[in-house]
Amino acid sequence: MEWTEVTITVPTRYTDAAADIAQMTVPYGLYLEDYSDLEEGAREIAHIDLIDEDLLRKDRTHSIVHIYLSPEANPTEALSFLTERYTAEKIPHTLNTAAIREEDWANNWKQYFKPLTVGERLLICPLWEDVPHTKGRKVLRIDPGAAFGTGGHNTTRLCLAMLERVIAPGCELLDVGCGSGILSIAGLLLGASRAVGVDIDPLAVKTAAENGRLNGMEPPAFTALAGDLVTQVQGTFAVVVSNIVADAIISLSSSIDRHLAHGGVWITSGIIDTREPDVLAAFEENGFAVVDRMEDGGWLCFACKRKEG
Ligand SMILES: C[S@@+](CC[C@H](N)C(=O)[O-])C[C@H]1O[C@@H](n2cnc3c(N)ncnc32)[C@H](O)[C@@H]1O
Repeated sequence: MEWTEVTITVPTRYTDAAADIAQMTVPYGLYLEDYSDLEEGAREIAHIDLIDEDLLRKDRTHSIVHIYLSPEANPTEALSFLTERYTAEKIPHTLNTAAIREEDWANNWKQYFKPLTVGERLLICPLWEDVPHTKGRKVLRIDPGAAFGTGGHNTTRLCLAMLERVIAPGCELLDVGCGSGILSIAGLLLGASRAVGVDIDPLAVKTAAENGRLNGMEPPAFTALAGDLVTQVQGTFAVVVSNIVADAIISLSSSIDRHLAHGGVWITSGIIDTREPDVLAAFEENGFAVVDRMEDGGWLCFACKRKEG
């Protein structure tokens, strides 16, 4: 079993806060390197010449939090969680993963990704697993590769559950930050007539298109586009879903309107609970009213509509 070591380097004053957040991603211990009080310790014991020269050369201004992701954790989702939390808490940080082989890093967790029921109507089944018998659930086959979107992350499941509430037969769906394509494909399975996914990561776009094909969804029913909204997406959609991060949602709230059909619903997630006031202020400022709200494990999902009049 290969584990992934993640090292998080932060200024020493953030050590405790960074460690507390890192601990949320792993059920077991973490290891801290903090040499900030080394000098004082060195002065105390220098007379017996015990301090190692290597230790004295360590950076005293930063500490390093080490955590270990088990093979069943999708590293992309864990790193995304850490980045979002540290950014929300304004903790300057650098993340690194241990130098283990890329194919292990990306693939080992797959053996633990099992079929998963979401909401009332969907079953997410990884490509490499047999589809279990399900009563009346739509089966979504997926190979996320290194893209985000297995259904394992709270924010993806929140969006899937919200899509179940919102998708009307024949509607058109725009998926901003489509990752593996999971939300677009789910939308089509739930009755949408067309889905367009867009992502700034070209690898995610390729993965989303492949996952579309796996589920028998090719252009024009499902199109995955690389880039941003302004340059890539034309037209309006009855449902727009964007599971990104709070700052991206805040920024989208001033521009998404041009892609939302009259009476359309904008579903947003990737929002940590501490950022709720900022996101709600951006909705208010840009004329959106929240019509539905869900939360799970400190993550929020909103459904919004343009305010009339
Ligand atoms: C949290 S993942 C969501 C993946 C998938 N939609 C899901 O719900 O599981 C966010 C995705 O948004 C993409 N992304 C980040 N900023 C973006 C932006 N400004 N425009 C489009 N995509 C963006 C990332 O590359 C990533 O694939």
